[in-house]
Amino acid sequence: MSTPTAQQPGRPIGGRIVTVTPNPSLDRTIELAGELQRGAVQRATRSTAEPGGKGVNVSRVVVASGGDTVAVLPGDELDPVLVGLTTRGIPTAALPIGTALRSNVTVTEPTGTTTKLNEPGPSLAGRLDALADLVATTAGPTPTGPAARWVVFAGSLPPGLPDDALAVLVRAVRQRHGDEVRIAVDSSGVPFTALLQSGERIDLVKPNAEELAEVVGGDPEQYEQDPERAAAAAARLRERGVDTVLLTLGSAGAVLVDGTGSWTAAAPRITARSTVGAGDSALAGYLLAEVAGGPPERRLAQAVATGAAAAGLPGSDVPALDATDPDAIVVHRLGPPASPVGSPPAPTGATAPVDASVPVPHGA
Ligand SMILES: Nc1ncnc2c1ncn2[C@@H]1O[C@H](COP(=O)(O)OP(=O)(O)OP(=O)(O)O)[C@@H](O)[C@H]1O
Ligand SMILES: O=P(O)(O)OC[C@@]1(O)O[C@H](CO)[C@@H](O)[C@@H]1O
Repeated sequence: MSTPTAQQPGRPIGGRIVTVTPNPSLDRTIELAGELQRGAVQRATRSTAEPGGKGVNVSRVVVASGGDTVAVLPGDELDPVLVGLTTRGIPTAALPIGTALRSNVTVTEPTGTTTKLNEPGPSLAGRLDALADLVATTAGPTPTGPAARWVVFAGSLPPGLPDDALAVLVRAVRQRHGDEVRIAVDSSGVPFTALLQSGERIDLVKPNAEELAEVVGGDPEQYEQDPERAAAAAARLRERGVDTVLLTLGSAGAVLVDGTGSWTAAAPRITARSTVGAGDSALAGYLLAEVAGGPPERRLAQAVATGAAAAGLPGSDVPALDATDPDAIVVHRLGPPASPVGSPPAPTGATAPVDASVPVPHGA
């Protein structure tokens, strides 16, 4: 295990954000000069390799923005993912596994179309308890500071972990740290459903339209076109033990629902170069605004601005908050406060623009 280091140099932002990536990857991006043709041999004009995986990407944004983070992941010290993280100054806490991590390939075309091929990843059979212990320990107080403010579980589960692995990991953090540490989750499919069924309390989830529809039903395209409908659907997750829902809607922007209300913000028009990591960057933007004390409107604006900035970058590059423009994002309030956790959602109402330009210290 590499030693989690204290805060990186840069502007201090209060609150450590621990990320957990159970299935990290070396993200290889291959740029083509023309369209991708199935069955043909094509030459790349450029290729890059970056350490990736959803939690890793959140940590990359946090470090780039001068924040405090540790990325928890499986992987050996000399694995290219771990070496890449160390080289880039990302603090890690790694669980040795004695085998190589996966490579995920993104093919980008000049039109902006991206094709992604993700490997299953190495098996973590029999290692769940060790990973849970590492996560709970990393989230704890350090010699110089308090416990983490957030633990973020993000991305797919590798082979060999049970469907309820997320619930086991979340429970380990709750048992060790109670409510002192907030839990955020970006997951999908059976692992996400199993977590929601476990009854563990979750502070924040970040689904996209498809992931939301997997859980509460409905049509993802309609969610992207109709923020009111999207917010009503997102509020249904509050019946399942989730406090706050950050629903990202790609080029349509995002919707935020919590116990005090719901809001929507359209994404700025940009020329998308690669949307890989846009969702992770949106989540990082939200969390950085939260640890800096920003209100919900500011957190949503920062999420949308950071996601858009990531979509404008090549490959799986992620932005620093300095390179984002949250003040340009217009946030609309959607309606009355959403229902308390465990109750049916309140109906959403007419939209009204709100001022999201509440200053957030230190660039968050
Ligand atoms: N084409 C785009 N134009 C402008 N902003 C975009 C675009 N695509 C994504 N974004 C921004 O990024 C945020 C996250 O995008 P999206 O909803 O696609 O995440 P996601 O599906 O979780 O992505 P991924 O899993 O690839 O990281 C959006 O809320 C928006 O702010
Ligand atoms: O296979 P998963 O774990 O669902 O997603 C992994 C991944 O596609 O997500 C990130 C982008 O969000 C990339 O860095 C990485 O390759």
